[in-house]
Amino acid sequence: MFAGKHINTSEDRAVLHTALRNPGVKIAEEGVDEVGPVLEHMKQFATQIRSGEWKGYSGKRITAIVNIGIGGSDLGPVMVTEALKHYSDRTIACHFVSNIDGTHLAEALRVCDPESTLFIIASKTFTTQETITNATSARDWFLETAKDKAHVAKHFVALSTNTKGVTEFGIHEANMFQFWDWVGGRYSLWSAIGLSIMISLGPENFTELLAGAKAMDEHFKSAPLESNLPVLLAAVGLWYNDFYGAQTNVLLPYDQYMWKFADYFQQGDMESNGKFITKGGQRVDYQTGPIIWGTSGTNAQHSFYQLIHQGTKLIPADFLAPIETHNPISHGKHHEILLSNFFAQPEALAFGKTEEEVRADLGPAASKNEALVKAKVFEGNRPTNSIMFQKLTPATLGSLIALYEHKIFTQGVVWGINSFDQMGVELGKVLAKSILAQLPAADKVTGHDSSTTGLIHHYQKNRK
Ligand SMILES: O=P(O)(O)OC[C@H]1O[C@@](O)(CO)[C@@H](O)[C@@H]1O
Repeated sequence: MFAGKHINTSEDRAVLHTALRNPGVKIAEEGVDEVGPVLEHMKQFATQIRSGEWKGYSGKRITAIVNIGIGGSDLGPVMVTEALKHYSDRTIACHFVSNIDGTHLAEALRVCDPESTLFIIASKTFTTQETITNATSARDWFLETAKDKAHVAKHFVALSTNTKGVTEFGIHEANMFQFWDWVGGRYSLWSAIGLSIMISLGPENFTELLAGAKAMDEHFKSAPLESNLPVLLAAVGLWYNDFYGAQTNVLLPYDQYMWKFADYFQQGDMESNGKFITKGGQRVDYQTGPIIWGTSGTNAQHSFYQLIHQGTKLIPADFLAPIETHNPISHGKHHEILLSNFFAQPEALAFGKTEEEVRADLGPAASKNEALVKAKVFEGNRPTNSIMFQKLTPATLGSLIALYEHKIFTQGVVWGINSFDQMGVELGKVLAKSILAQLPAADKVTGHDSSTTGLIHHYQKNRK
């Protein structure tokens, strides 16, 4: 992977998100020598926006950015700007619009001023229906006030590999920040896709984020297997997924800033390893990618921990926590309570509570209610990983993200699958496009099963 071999075999592409955090690396792949210059262009632009040097068409400084993108063109910027909010000087409001549901764009535009808003159109292919539709509607909204199309140049920039698509949309090439086909969408926050991160947090913090990921890259390349963190995480995950039948893996960051971490790796892991065909074209006869889910602790404890502790499913859990908080309010009392739970939950999951211990707790009442005794037993033996880090800094977050990226890669190699294409997202898109064309009239609805046809007819009969 690091050397630029085309390990994404189905698309005949290299997989070089590692090169994005190693500008200057010499690899014979088109675009790798552009990583540094694009980073510089991003830094220059972000500095112009943050300093107020870049003005809108009426002379106002930019006070809000709207990143329009979906999947890997959205989830990384959202997760990182949330996780590193402590490092933002809050002078620029950041909005992220991804869903084609008009509500998403409408709610963002409701709080934006066209004279002081920058739209960042983030799309690797610049063909994604949601993003192009949202971008077009945003431009129409902007021109209702700005009137003159010449003003678009001051309020719209593009992040993409598709220069033709960008210029056809009406964004000048000078306002485009390029990346390349060897950057997977779900691995792209380190690239131009990270522009909103850089504007929100500043170039220095973005550089630190890259440095943290690079440190994990070096570790992954050089550490012996038995002390190689991504390999250990991958091996433990394989053990429970393939030998103990665990279907999911829950990510539980005990840090509220990381509340979008699991969301991010839903795409990162499940779009990479949710596959049933090997690189050689054989159907696997073993489990591959797990279902990834989770949210921040301690909230998770008041939501789904009942099932994790006493359900019938085996759910390996990753607990993550900082030793130091950015917000030691009430003399650090909150953080100590948070960490006491971070320590206690894995202990409870591992060792549970025996029937004898329950009887001892209940005393004489136990003999009167056998069902209650049984209901209070915790079988334990439920596996967890606990990952502690000093503080949630840009470098640490970069390392954590790279840790999981390389875990995903390692598991994909063991399963013999291609972790870097995403054929599975195509069929739904094609069917949706054909249905879209049939929505205007009931007699146009053809070629579907009875359920789909019935649903569409119900909509057509009842829409206003
Ligand atoms: O960045 P873009 O090309 O608009 O793709 C957006 C997302 O769509 C996909 O589902 C691929 O179609 C994800 O892999 C990707 O991150």
